[in-house]
Order: sequence, then C-alpha cells, then structure tokens
Amino acid sequence: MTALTLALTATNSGNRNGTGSNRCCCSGRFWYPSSHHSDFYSSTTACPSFGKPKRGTSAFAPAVRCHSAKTNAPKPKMNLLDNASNLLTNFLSGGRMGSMPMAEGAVSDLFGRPLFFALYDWFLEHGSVYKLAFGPKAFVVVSDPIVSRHILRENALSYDKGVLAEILEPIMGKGLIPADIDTWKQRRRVIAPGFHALYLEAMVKVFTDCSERTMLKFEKLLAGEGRKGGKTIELDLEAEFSSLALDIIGLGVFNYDFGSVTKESPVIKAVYGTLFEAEHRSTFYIPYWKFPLAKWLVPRQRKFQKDLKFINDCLDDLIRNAKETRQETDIEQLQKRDYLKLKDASLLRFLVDMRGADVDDCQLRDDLMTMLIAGHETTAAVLTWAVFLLAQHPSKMKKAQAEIDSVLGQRRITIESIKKLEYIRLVVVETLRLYPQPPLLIRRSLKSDKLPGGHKGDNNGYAIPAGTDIFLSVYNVHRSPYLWDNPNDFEPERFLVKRVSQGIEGWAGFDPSRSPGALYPNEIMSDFAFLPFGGGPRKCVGDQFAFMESTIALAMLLQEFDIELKGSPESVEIVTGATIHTKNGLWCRLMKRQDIQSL
Ligand code: HEM
Repeated sequence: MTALTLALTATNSGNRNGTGSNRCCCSGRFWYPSSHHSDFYSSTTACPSFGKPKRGTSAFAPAVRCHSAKTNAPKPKMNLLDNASNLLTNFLSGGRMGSMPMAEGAVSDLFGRPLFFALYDWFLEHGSVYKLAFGPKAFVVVSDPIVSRHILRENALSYDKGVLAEILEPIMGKGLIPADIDTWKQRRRVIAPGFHALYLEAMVKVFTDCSERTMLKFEKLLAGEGRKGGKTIELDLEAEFSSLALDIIGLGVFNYDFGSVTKESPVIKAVYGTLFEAEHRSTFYIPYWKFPLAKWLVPRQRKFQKDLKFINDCLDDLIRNAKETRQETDIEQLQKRDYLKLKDASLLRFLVDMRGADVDDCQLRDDLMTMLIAGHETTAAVLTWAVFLLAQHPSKMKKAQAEIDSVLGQRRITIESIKKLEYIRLVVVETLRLYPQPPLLIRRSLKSDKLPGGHKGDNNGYAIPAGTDIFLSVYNVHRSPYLWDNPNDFEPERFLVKRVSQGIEGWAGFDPSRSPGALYPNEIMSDFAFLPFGGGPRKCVGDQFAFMESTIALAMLLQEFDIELKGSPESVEIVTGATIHTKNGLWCRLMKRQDIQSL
C-alpha cells in the first residue's frame, strides 16, 4: 500500500459556509482505528488554552501543538501529493453520499498531526455529519448527540465494530469489544451480571488496598529523600497509574496479583508487550502483521507472539484452577455471596461458577484478555489527565482536597464516602469530557440505514449503504461549542447546572434529574452529549468499576500529597493511539501536604 493510496482526500464540496478551513493546533489519539488509516504517531505539546498552531513536522516526528480547538491559521497550500490523492480518492471512494458534506483537507497536513484533531476542524467547518475519504476508503464522521443516540442506542444492533474488530481480533479473539453481534449477545448476557452491587462493593476494598500500596511507595520514596534533606520526589505519575490500574484489573477480573506497583515480573513484561503491540497496531497504517510470514520474520511480531502465548498460558492456568474448584450456582445466589469475605471475589470466579454458562476455555480467555486491556490503560489515562488538569488549576486542587478533608479526614474511603466526594467525582467526569478514552468510537453498518441530519445538517437525514464505516467522535461531541459553554475549559462545576437546549432541534439538553442517584453524569442526563463510557447496549460494561476506581485512586493521592507538574504544561507531549496519553510520561513533583502536616 503506498502513501498515496493511504492519503486523505480533499474533495470539493460540502464547505457550506464557504470559508477556508480553520485549522486546529491540537493533537490526540485514537482508540483502535483501522490499521490502514494514516498516521497516528504524531505527538503534540499539551496546552490547556487556545494557541497559535505550530504546523507539523514529518509523519513520525513530534510536533509542538496545543490542545485548543479552532484557530485562525491560514489554510495550508495543497501540494502535488494532495492533489493526486484527491483525484484518486474521488475515483475510488464512490463520490458523495447524497447531500452529506465532504471533508476538505490536505494529506500533507494530516501527516503532520493526529487524525482526531483534524476531525474537529472539519466538524466546525462541515457540520456534525460529514464524509471523509482515505484513499480507497471512506468514513462518515459523526459529532452530534442525536446521531450518536441513533447509532449507539436506537439502531445499535445494525452496527458492528468494523475496522476496530479487524485489528483487535488477533489479540482479543471474540471478546466483548470486537465480538460480532451474535457472540456479543451471548457473552454480554453472562458478563454484565458479574458487575453486580456486592461485587462492586468488594472491589472498593481492592481499589483502596491497591491505591494504599501506591501511596506507601510514594511515602517511602519521600522518606528516603527526607533523609537526604529533600522534601519532594519527582515521579512519572502516568507510569505509576499504569501499574496501579494493572494490579487492580488483575485482582478484580481474575484474582491475580501482578504486584506491578512494587516489582517487575515476566508476566508484567508480557502484558505491557501485548498492550504495546495493540497500541502499535492501532496506529500503524500498514497491517504488515497479516502477511503470511510476518509472525516469524518480523522481530517485533515474534516478540508479540511470545508475549501473547505467555499471557494466554497464564490465563489458561487461572481458568483451569477456577474450573477445578468450580461450585456451580444459580445467578441469583451468585449475586448474594458474601464477596467481602470471599478469598476470590473475581469476575472469573463468577463466570466459571454460573450455572448453565458452560463456555469453552478459549471464549473465557478472550473475555479476560478483553477486560485486561479495556480496563487498564483507560483508567490510567483518566488519572493522568485528571492530575494534569488539577495541577494547572491550583484553586480546584485545593477545593478537591478540602472536600476530601471534610468527608474523610485521614480515614479510608468506603462506598458511602464515594457518594459524598461529589467534587472529586466531577473532576473525574470533566477529565473524561476533555480527554475521552477512547476519543473515537468505531462502527460499521450491517445494513443500509438513514442517519439523522444532526445539528445544522440535512433535515431529511443521510442515507448510508450497508458496510459504511463510521467514526463517532466523542472528542468532538464533548468539545462541541453548540453543546457546551467554554468547551475547552476545565470546569468540573459545569455538571451541576441544568442546560436547556437552545436551537438544537431534537436534543433534550443536560438535566441531572433525568438520572437521579447516578454515580456520574451520563449519556441519559446529557441526551448523548456526554458519552464517557459510550451508550446503548454496547456501553462499557465496567463503567461503575472504572469510575469508582478512578475516584478512589485520585482521592487517596490528593488526601496525602500536593502535586506540581515538573515542567510547563506545554512540555507534556501527547501521542495518539489506543487512548490519549503522553509521549514521555507525566513528570510531577510530589510533596507531603502542608495543611495535613500542620493539622
Ligand atoms: C475509565 C476507564 C474506562 C473508560 C473511559 C472506558 C470506556 C469505554 C467505552 C467508551 C466503551 C464503548 C466502546 C464502544 O462503544 O465502541 C467501552 C466498552 C467496554 N469496556 Fe470500558 N472503559 C473503561 C474501563 C473499563 C473497565 C475497568 C472494564 C472491565 C473491567 C471495561 C470493559 C469494557 C468492555 C468489556 C467493553 C465492551 C462492552 C460491549 O461491547 O458490550 N472498561 N469502555
């Protein structure tokens, strides 16, 4: 596949306001896009506010950019490659989809920055539903709550995971994320009940125990530094959160203690190797691993096969052990077990013990592997960006710490106290709005459908044929200037206020009373304008698990420590891939909290 056929097209049409493109200086990353879609390796320098774009460098070289939305940078000139690519794409991609606008862009520009920031610019330019073509492939990009509701909930079973499934299948097999609709129906019915109330309550203890291990590690490091006369330590918090999330997911899903906060082991290395490869595949545009001999000839593929086998063998052992001690039980009884007293409260135990849910080991392994990957990096990323945002807003950091002091003092968190930690929860929520993990959801239509026109779109909607690939940009919806005031600002308090829909036909606005008692503002309250865990039947099965885990880890960190970024926010480079994360880690300075010490 040549660079040319991979290139993004620039077709002339759809620019309804007739203006030039408003180029964004942002960058970010993508959850498992197609392997053959352009370059997602570009990185960016994080900047919380609007800024002037610093135009990209080479396809794989870091570029200095901001997180901002729209800028007034001039539209770049198209070069020969761009023009050739446009012609080719016009020819191959089947032209227009009725009245649907088509994105206009330049290949050379796209190669200088990650895709989903470009998608934001085109959203502002072309509206909330537009067609984007990559060489022989075309995608419909959706940035609208009404259209999202249609795809994710109202007509959800007419869509599967398309290119996402193609990439993930070699790693996750028929696990829930890539699963075809029939497999998904069967497995979701069995897995979802596993996240019941008593299990989640038991998990709160796992979250606090594991977070405590992390805090103890920091305290020991500080004590060591104290002996040398220092009062602060410098740490890559992203790496620390990654270890913490791995330990939690191992214990919660298959009762295996990786202990990665304090040690390294071959299995941890193999897990990171596999995660790294999943990431690589989601960002590399030539699916060379599909070539027949690649897994023997390409060193990284050989390593990947070795890592995968190592983890699969471990998972097989855990499954065998669980099956040897199986106690077949009805689902209602399983949900009433005293999970706080059980030695093994894991999801694997639940799945193996469930009466009538006999499933082959291969499917069970796919399920475990899926949850290991889905539940690890996402949570680590949320914690990383929460700290990044708080460190830039010291008054909000103080407000969060004041809440922790008044709700907890120096006590441990319980499930009841999570409910009272409202501000901490809103910090997590606002982090998920600004840095959604993943920033794009991927779908393929299984039959022809008619998408609603969306805000400012065609009132008659847009007919799409079977096989249409869709990028639902959660990032765009979450930062839409039509749905949010100051969409790029960090304002956790925004979720306390009801928002009436003004001039957006079919969108019900944001109303917390629509989902009373919910742990976090969700897609129901926001009528699909806020989708931190997706929505509809394929919504994240671990949302409560993940949300409580993030709240607890963040609260326990802020309870003990003050945190500063080591460098400026601009020096934190973002890279794109499976989640939005940093290129070189989130380096922070940690010190024991002053106000706590003087209490
Ligand atoms: C903050 C952390 C997390 C975030 C932001 C997150 C986000 C998401 C999102 C947006 C989806 C929907 C994907 C789509 O519609 O294409 C999803 C699906 C999924 N997530 Fe999560 N997730 C998180 C943590 C977890 C955890 C901890 C687990 C498991 C313990 C998990 C397991 C899954 C599974 C199995 C699916 C597929 C569900 C299905 O298709 O039925 N996630 N997640």
